[in-house]
Amino acid sequence: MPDALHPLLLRQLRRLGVDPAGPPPAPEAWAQLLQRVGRAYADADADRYQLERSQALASQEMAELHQQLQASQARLANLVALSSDWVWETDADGRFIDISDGLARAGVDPASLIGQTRQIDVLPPVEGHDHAAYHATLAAHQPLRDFVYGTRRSDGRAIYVRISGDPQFAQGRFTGYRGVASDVTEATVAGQQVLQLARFDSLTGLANRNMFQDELDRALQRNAASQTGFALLFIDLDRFKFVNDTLGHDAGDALLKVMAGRLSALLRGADRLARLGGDEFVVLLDHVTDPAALSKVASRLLTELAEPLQLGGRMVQISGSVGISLFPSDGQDAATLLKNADTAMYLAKSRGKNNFQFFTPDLAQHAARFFAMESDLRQAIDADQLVLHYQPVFRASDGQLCSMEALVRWQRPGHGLVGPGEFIPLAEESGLIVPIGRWVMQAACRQLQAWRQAGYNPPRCAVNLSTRQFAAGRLVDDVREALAMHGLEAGALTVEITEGQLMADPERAQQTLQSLQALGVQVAIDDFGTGYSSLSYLKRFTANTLKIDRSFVRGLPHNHQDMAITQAVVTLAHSLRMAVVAEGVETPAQRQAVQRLGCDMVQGFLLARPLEAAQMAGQLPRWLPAPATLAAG
Ligand SMILES: Nc1nc2c(ncn2[C@@H]2O[C@H](COP(=O)(O)O[C@H]3[C@@H](O)[C@H](n4cnc5c(=O)[nH]c(N)nc54)O[C@@H]3COP(=O)(O)O)[C@@H](O)[C@H]2O)c(=O)[nH]1
Repeated sequence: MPDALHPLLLRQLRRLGVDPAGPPPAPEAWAQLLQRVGRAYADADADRYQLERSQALASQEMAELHQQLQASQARLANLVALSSDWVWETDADGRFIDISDGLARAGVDPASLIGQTRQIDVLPPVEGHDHAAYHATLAAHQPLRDFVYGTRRSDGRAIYVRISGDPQFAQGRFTGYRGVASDVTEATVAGQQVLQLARFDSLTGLANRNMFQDELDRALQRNAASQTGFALLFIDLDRFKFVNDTLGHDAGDALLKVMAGRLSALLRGADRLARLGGDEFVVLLDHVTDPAALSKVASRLLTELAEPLQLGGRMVQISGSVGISLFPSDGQDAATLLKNADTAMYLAKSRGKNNFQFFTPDLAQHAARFFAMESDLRQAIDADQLVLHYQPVFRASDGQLCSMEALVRWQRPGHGLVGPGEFIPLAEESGLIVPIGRWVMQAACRQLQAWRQAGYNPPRCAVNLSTRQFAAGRLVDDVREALAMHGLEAGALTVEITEGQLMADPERAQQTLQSLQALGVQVAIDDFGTGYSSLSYLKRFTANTLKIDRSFVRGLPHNHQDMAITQAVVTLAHSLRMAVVAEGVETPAQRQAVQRLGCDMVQGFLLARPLEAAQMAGQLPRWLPAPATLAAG
């Protein structure tokens, strides 16, 4: 019987001293027992109430959580639907089985890709995103993170996509990938443009200096390891600065593009071509060190560059100068190889341009001399080191002095008197010819006036011009200023320009010469017959005088061709109302020949060499009638 009772009731009965198997308790014990049983019921009620209450609360919380979960799922679905990103899922074979609508916002219909595999090889790999590594990750069922690739939309437009995904498994079996993707076309294209700018020349599209430097470093490593060699060809366009100055920067840019195209077209796939800046290009020819082969390549490059081209409606002809250095003989590192190719290129320039030169060790000394000369020449005007010599020009018929040509020389400290042939090409290349030409003009006008004041009246003085002076744009003002400053009329001055220089930019030359002629200045075309000018240009230039180049005069009177050419030039010049000077007359036979052929004036060593101003002053009484006094300015 006690076993059937609840343990709590048994405990209370024991506390009250009641034996459950014995007789009924005393009335007080019975009353106490009832009280305790009543409290136990009340406690049980309270516990049940608490339990029910907490159950109610728990289920309410559960309902709320469920609601929140639903709302959150709805928000996520809504965000995925709104997002430009999309989620995707593939099967074990990489075929899309689900793609969210976000892809449609990137311009691709998600439905069109279902059942298809991802096409990542349509466009070249994006920098830093290796396609082989992508395929390896998938094959190993590894997580995929931020892989970017390019492909094409159905309309052909490129799209770049960034994807991340995780492999999916069911009961340990690989079932495919699930992941997210976004359209990163704008950022990728912008990034590629930045890379392009960092490595390629924006004007020509060729590799730039940075990229070439990398190529060169790689070539050095490769060739050092394989004990083979390579060549660097440093190419500089001749007179590029002149084109820029005369025809403007747009024409200069157009010229660089054409030249870049010509060079690219000539080279093979393995050759590396870059634009280092300005008009400087460089070619790396891997595994080529044979001088004969290199000479062939350099000649072909020069021939291509020298092809005439149309610039701003004008025909222009530009040549190039090429310097060649070889690895390993001319340098073991990139800087030395480039410097030596550059030095060789300068030698090519100083040897008359439009040619190529190989680097040799004594070239470094030559280059040092060249740079020292340029640096000294910059000081020459201020240091008063330039002097003019004057060569008379005589009337052929009676030997009367009718003009004199001012020829510049440089009294270079430590080097004696340097002739113009040595420094005028350098002055033209560096642009120093502009201040030098201005100085020559001033000095010639000053001297002419000084002779006049001394009582002599040499008819006129001629100065040589370079077209670089045309380009500087101040030439006509400079001439006007020099004449005014020394009180000379414009007819006292003749400007001489070589036929070759005229042909470099005929239009600009024509304008400038016409402006000078409008002032009253005389114009002479120098070295005529050597510059391949067409007869129509000759008509347009309307020069006052043609000076027949001494290379034709040299052959007179025995060389029939020279006789014929001289005769033809005289006839042509006279029919265009131009006077003719025969240059470089050295023998009496030549003098007689040019006179017979109708040349109006003669100039040459036979009659007089170029003279210092003081020597000229000493001769003027002989060459000009009735002098008063003599003075050399
Ligand atoms: N832009 C400028 N060019 C100039 C200037 N001064 C001179 N020059 C050009 O330099 C070239 C060489 O000049 P130079 O050494 O003075 O030679 C001149 C004469 O000495 C030479 N000549 C004259 N007669 C004879 C001769 O009978 N035989 C012979 N072998 N040489 C002779 O010819 C030069 C003058 O030639 P040219 O100018 O063609 O009339 C020369 O091209 C000068 O033009 C300058 O200030 N600016």
